[in-house]
Amino acid sequence: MSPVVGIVMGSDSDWPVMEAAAKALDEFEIAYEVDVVSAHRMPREMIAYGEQAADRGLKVIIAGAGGAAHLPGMLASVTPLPVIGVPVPLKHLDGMDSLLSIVQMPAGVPVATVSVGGARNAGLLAARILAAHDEDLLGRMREFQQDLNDQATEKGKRLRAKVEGTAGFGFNSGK
Ligand SMILES: Nc1c(C(=O)O)ncn1[C@@H]1O[C@H](COP(=O)(O)O)[C@@H](O)[C@H]1O
Repeated sequence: MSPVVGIVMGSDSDWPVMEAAAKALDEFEIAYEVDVVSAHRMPREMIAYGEQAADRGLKVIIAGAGGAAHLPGMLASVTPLPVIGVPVPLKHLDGMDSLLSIVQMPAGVPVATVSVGGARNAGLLAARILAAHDEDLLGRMREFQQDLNDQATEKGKRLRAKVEGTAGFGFNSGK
């Protein structure tokens, strides 16, 4: 299967965070590619990646970077594809620098920014974007959401069982 999602990051040091996006796509059997593409360190290659992504068959780009994270926004400036930005937390500033670099895009150049370190949600958001035009994937996303619902309900049951005597006020109580 040729990749439909491009997962790129400013450095291989981002992989421990970005791997969660790949795992989420694996769960939905969505084909992806991974690469290091840095706006700062390899600007020409970064522009080429963004310019060619749609013609190569990619549908969504997930871009993660730490610190002064210009990669997601720069990619969004040269591709018509949706770009999801993942702020990668580094040693200093806890990812706030990266978050603010990615989230405050000027009007006209959107980047869908997830939480600091939120690569799993980036993968799931990519899956939802693809599911909008794929009935089978849409069905699997609904099942995934039902699983989440069931797990949360279970957690409530377990908590109520543990905290005896306070089980009466939760909206799940009585189930
Ligand atoms: N923010 C960017 C960009 C960019 O935005 O183009 N390129 C690399 N980086 C970030 O630099 C951090 C340190 O990289 P190294 O670990 O290679 O020194 C990484 O988090 C990377 O995403």
